[in-house]
Amino acid sequence: MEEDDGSRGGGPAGRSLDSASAWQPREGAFLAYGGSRSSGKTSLKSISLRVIVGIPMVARLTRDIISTYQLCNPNFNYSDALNPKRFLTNPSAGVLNDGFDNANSDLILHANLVLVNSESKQRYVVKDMLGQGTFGQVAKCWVSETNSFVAVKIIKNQPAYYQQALVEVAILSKLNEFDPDDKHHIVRIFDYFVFQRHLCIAFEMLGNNLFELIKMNHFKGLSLSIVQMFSKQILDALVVMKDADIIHCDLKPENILISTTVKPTKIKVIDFGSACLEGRTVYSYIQSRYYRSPEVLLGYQYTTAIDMWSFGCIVAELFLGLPLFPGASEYDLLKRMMETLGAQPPDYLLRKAKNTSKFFKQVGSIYHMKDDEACKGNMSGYRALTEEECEARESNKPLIGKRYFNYTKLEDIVAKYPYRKNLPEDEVSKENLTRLALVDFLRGLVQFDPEKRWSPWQASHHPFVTGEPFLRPYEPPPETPRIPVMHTVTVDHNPVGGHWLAAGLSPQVFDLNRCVPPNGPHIQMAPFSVGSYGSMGNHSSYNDNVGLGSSYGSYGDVNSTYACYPQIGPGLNIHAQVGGSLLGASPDARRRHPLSHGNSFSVSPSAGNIAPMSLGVSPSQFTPPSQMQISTVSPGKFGPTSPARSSVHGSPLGKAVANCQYNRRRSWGTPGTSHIQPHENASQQWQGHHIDSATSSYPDAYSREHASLHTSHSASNFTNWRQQRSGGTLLSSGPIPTSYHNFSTLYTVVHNPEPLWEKPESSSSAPDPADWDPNYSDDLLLEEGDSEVSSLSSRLVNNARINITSDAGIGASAVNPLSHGHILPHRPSNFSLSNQRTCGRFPAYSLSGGSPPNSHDVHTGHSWWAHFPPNSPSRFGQQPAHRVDHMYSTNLHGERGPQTSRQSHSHYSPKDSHSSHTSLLENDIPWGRRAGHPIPTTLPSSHSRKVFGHIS
Ligand SMILES: Nc1ncnc2c1ncn2[C@@H]1O[C@H](COP(=O)(O)OP(=O)(O)OP(=O)(O)O)[C@@H](O)[C@H]1O
Repeated sequence: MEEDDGSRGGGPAGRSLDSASAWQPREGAFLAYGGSRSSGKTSLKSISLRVIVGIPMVARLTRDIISTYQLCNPNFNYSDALNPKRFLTNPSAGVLNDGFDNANSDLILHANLVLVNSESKQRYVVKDMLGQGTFGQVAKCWVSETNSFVAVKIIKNQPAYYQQALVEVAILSKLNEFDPDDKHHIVRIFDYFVFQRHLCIAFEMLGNNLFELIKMNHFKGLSLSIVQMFSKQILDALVVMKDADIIHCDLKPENILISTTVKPTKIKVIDFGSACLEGRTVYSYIQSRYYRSPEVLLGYQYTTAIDMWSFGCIVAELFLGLPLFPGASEYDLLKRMMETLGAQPPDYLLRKAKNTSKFFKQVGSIYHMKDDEACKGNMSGYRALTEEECEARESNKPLIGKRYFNYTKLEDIVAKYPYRKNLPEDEVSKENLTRLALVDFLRGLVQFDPEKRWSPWQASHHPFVTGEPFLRPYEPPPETPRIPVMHTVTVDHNPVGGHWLAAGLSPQVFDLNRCVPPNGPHIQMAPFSVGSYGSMGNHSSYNDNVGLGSSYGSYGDVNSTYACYPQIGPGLNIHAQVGGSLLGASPDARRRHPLSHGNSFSVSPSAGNIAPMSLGVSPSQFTPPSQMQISTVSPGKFGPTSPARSSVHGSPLGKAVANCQYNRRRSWGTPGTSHIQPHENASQQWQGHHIDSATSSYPDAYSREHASLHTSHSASNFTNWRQQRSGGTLLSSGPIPTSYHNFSTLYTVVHNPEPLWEKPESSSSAPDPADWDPNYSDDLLLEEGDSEVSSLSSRLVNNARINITSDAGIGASAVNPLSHGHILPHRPSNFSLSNQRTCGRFPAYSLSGGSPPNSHDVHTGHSWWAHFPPNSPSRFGQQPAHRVDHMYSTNLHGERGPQTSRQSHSHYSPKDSHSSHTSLLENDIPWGRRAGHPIPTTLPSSHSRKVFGHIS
């Protein structure tokens, strides 16, 4: 290196600025970065700086460690098989199915286990556990062909679950058909197959659910714009479901997942494991309790309207951060509904419902009553039982949950919900108007009378959803008849089959294991064949000519053209029918006829073919008792997500098993007291069981499951409730106050809100003030409009970055060759009509075997499930389960995704929430609300969800 003699102006003294700037490194020595030696001069413009990120030492030392070892010792031979297994399933002792299954009939999963679709040869490499539910486990799996993850649900090796899971496959396939472009917020199904005698269903990979989102927001409501956005998307899914005549039956925040791979943020409805066809309802015990509709609670025939009720509850919960009707028992649930809505179920419904006498007393003439009046309780022939009457009737004190809102009426609850801190004046009046719209919206959804409850399409035109100014109470446009469906869900000639037969579903679901490929930049599903359902022989329904006993199908008629496809699934035939004459019939139109009171199914399109709604609890509510040994062997298993799931009707076995239920919702998050699922009927059975103290996912004041083993009737809580409730011990004593559903009253309420959120209950379980006090503020939190992206947001974004990027298909070699067809609902939506289909023919399905198929016999047509009647004992019980959040995890290349931070924050502390980050969804809408409410910067740990108690 030559020394600088100062002659070029580089000397320390006497240099002019000009000469300094003219300095150039000499050839052969230094060269400005990006400079060109040939030119001799480097223009600043030509310099493009590059940041070189060093590879961490640990990565450098370990990345090629095998080759490094081999360099050191050429005889070194690495074998995967020698690695210790990282088990994901708990318990991991193989005691069933030749050691492949644990005592709960769950396939024992470990990291890097490869699930193989034996037909398509598609491989799914298990990487992590996403969650566990009633039906089995959901694993995060890697698909190397597409360089992407999928979620694979591995169903328990039990016939009842297998059957019901096939229903889920069938229903979801149908819905995906209805939504070929993946625009309607319903999870995509990619594949299904049997592996080691377990039915496996591959879904698109999604992220956190809405409950988790609310929890991350410390159970504070989300901003109205987010509530609006999510409402719109859920409604979109509900419109499709209604058009497909599908009732989800378990709509709740946990079953709505955020898709992290797309922008703007999208949510998707999952878990069609309890779904059924309208008019083919089978189970009377459905829906998670907080979201359970009055007609289901009362044992009345139900329709897609029950999902609208649940939807209303979800919308309210998104706004409030807490469930609208957190009933600790069905009695409590009904009581809350009636108080909040200021009404009661209409008399026509009470007259016919199976369970009316459990909750109501006849006090006058129940006929010739104008139902409008009766609904308001003014002239009803029924009066709700008092708590004492209920206790006398049931020989059990009904469980009564705590109050979380200091107001009773819906209008008050919404109007007086605390405002976001520092909300400018003009924003307050804007928000007031939106709240008015919200109340009006909710009123149309949580409407006692299912006939008057708005349909998804009607609701989707409400100003709250459309964003139009809300000027007056919304009058929904009448539903228009739809152009008929052209295919249906139907069933092969197997009258002794499981409940799907009664549900109008075919075990012969179509060829999903054709591995329909994702076809978008993110995973999207190619349209499925229209031929997913159909019938063989005279089994079509919506056909007045078909008798009750012989009809399992729908939308068909005697003139239907039958088209059958080759059998290709796991023992599943596919039958499709193209209904010639059915094109002239609109099931929807028929469905929309006013239901005759008390006999609503009489107007069903398949009048006469409706299976009675009598089978009790769906498999999703119960766990087969056999081999399950739930109570003690499975500390790692947890109770169901929803309170409803532990509420076991109709089966002593179910009740017994219910003792082992834990609330998954309470199983992760902030420390608290463990709560076992309450049970409406079996609450006493909780007594005497031990439960560990563990974590709770709700603030104490919002005990989603109030009835823990040892705290369900804690003196403080009980007294507290007694102090708070209005009207003494009557569920509804005396005439029910007139509904608030009056625009001017509502307007007054909304525009004269009390200053702040009322003081929380003074119980030992009072929440952290940060949870409730709108003025509680960490200034760094939840400032809407802040430019910083929240931890959640950045995770969403990060996740999007590291996640599925390929648009190649999964198992593209096995693309479903069948053509598509969709119904054309008469809607201003994006439906398209196509009636093309190609079809093959199935061989008839044989009845043989008595156990679930294995991967070898699955295509040979052993319909072993036919031996399990709908009420198979295997349904009486419920598998305790838990869910694990694995939204953020490492990717396959060892890059640490957001999971790193999640893990590192596994011990969730409220302090974590004192972050300076703003919470934004990907589309830059702040998802949090009310600045005073701290948001955890981390996702709650999956660990804290897991360990929360056991029964000794
Ligand atoms: N597509 C998906 N992407 C990511 N996670 C998923 C997906 N599907 C399911 N999960 C996770 O697995 C859990 C269980 O899934 P799912 O609700 O379908 O099972 P289930 O057995 O029907 O549950 P439940 O007991 O509520 O009926 C979900 O809560 C969710 O955490």
